[in-house]
Amino acid sequence: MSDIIYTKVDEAPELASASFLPIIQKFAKAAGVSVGTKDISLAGRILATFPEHLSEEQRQSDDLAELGRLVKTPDANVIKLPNISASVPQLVAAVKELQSQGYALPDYPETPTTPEEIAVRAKYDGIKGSAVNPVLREGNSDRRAAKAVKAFAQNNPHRMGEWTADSKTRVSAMSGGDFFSNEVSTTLSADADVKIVLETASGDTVLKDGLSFPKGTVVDATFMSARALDAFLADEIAKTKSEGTLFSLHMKATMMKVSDPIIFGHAVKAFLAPVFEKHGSAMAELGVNPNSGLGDLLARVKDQPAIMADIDACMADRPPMYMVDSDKGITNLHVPSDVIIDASMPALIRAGGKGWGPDGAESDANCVIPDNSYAPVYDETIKFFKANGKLNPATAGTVQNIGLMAQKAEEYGSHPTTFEIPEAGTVKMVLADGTVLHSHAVEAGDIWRSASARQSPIEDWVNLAIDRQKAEGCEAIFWLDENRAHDAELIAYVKPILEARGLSDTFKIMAPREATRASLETITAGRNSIAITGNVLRDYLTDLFPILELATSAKMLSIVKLMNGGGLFETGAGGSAPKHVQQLMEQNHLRWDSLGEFCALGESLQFLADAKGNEKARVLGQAVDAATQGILDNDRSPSRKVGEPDNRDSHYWFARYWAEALAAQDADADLAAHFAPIAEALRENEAQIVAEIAAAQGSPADLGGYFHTDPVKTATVMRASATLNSIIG
Ligand SMILES: NC(=O)C1=CN([C@@H]2O[C@H](COP(=O)(O)OP(=O)(O)OC[C@H]3O[C@@H](n4cnc5c(N)ncnc54)[C@H](OP(=O)(O)O)[C@@H]3O)[C@@H](O)[C@H]2O)C=CC1
Ligand SMILES: O=C(O)CCC(=O)C(=O)O
Ligand SMILES: [Mg+2]
Repeated sequence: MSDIIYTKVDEAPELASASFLPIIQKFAKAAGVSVGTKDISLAGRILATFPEHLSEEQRQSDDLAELGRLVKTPDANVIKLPNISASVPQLVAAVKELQSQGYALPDYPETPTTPEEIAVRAKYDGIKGSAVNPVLREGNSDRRAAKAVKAFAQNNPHRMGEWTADSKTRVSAMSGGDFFSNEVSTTLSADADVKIVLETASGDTVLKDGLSFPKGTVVDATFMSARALDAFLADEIAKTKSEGTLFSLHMKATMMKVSDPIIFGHAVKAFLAPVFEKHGSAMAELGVNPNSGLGDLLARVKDQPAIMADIDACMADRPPMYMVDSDKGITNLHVPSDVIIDASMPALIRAGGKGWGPDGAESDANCVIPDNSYAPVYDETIKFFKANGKLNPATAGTVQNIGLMAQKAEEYGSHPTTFEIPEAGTVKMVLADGTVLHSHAVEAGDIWRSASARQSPIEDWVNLAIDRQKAEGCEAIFWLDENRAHDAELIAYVKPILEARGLSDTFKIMAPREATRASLETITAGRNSIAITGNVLRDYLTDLFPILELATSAKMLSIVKLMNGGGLFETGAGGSAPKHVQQLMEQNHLRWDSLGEFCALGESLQFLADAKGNEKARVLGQAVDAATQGILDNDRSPSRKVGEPDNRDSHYWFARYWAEALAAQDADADLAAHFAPIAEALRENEAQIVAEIAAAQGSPADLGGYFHTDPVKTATVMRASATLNSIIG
């Protein structure tokens, strides 16, 4: 096993790796540190799932399973880049691409009927959505801006859109019938085996059997009423039109891979309600599944003039939609994974509450977030900026996050226990001795789910928060609502631990809306705060605050202290930036910023030094921190525009600053001697290297694929400087 595992992923971060990883491996090797790779890309995971359909040479090992085992050991030292959490349209596209490359994979069965199709579908469903992060995140989350990164943002404030008091932008959420209002929760007083049963007039169905939870687990159950959701959506579509704003829907269809595509599908149906009323059965025959989005729907009905005419008429009567790409006519409702709430809401807020309309112009928007559990965070943020004007990144303090995440905590672990209810009845969670833990009366179409959080991750999370507060000495708030069932159970854990440690006055406990306001007031005054949150708010806040404070969440330090002693170092808090790939393919310019990778590499080497007493790793790691500082001080991050320095240039500069720092240090004379000529060569050849990279830009780039790129073609594009390559080797 290598000392450090660097993950192979998808899209922009994987392109960046084609340039950056050879540099890391070359430098690490000189210090005797090995850096291996494991493939967790969407294409790699598909290939690993269907060995029986592939030739011997085409088969691929199940690297995700292997990493899943590794992260439960103290030896884990993994640098994890963002990977695709695939929606159905993405999964189908990846399968098609692999088939076209000669991999005889089965098609994704949209409506499986035979036992074979059902089995294939179950395998694909295991790959779908957020299938990687929950497996690797065997620890809680510590995300923050490194001090140097925050200082850089304050000294080089990014542009922020203006917020005015008369902005019509607002958040709309359900006032009842949603997951928030139907939630019940309890903490188990003993180990328990649990099953989930749907009792109906026509008999009982076991929805899930064989669940087992240790004593102390907080077990929630809740549901969203389909009827209430539909009424809410119809109402908000009408209100959006009368308010003259853009209709926008913000979901997390990737991590909430069962519930949120269904809610998204309700929105597609609500938006095209007259069309579904008139042509519903014809469209079903054409294979239309609203959960896959408007893009898939349009592709299936494009040759049906009567349906197309009614769609056009309906759209003309609807409010304009918030667009993903107005030039190409891609709407908010085209693909369930195009608009992902953690990134989409902050981008809109950073822009002063504006989204892009179908006319390509910016407009105010109605931000529809059906469930009211976390919508108040965005609602309060928007109200705060309307009242106080935009945040000033030059003077704003920072909000760090400690997030409860380990062992599939809370909603993000709920896919296996989420069900679209087929028939009206009662859903019960029943213990082995017959005790009914939770019970809900439901109607057909309701979305019922159970989520859970285990005792040891909860206690680990509270302790992590205590350590972090001690290190920072700043305000620290548990974002928990005593009036919400689940949160009340967590508070029952938090309070006694704080009391026992004599820290009750150091920490506050506030509901999300109040915590949002308090945190915004704190950072506006230039002070810092630690948000100690559950798993969903961990995700939302670690995009929201960085995007406001630093312009992007790509630069975040993102550490997962694994509960069994290993380290998982995530790179930034954002995703795989599909738009960046598009730009590279069209213009051969990659605007991806690898600062997240730089920060994670420094932490990973530091961890190797501490955990294994590897002093050469410490020297390498300290030099990484110096190189990262060099990138910031000298403004070497990629530009957004073709013709200007891009990701590849930033890697050249990183290598140069890294080599210079290694040559200059005196803790390890061998390393200094080794890197002195490398630093010299990188310095001497600067003009040549920069010119070679610049010469590559401007025309389309061929990667030989999208989900499964050709490594040789990708290396040709991403390692554009022959001079740099000869120095790196
Ligand atoms: N940890 C993980 O594994 C995560 C994976 N994902 C996955 O990523 C994909 C895209 O998700 P999406 O919600 O669009 O989020 P992204 O974070 O990929 O994209 C949002 C925007 O953020 C900016 N951005 C993000 N990272 C960088 C970077 N390193 N350098 C420069 N800019 C950056 C880009 O803005 P601009 O285009 O303006 O330059 C980008 O378009 C999905 O498949 C999703 O499932 C999402 C989040 C986390
Ligand atoms: O796993 C995913 O799909 C996304 C993860 C994410 O957005 C995050 O952890 O911030
Ligand atoms: Mg996120």
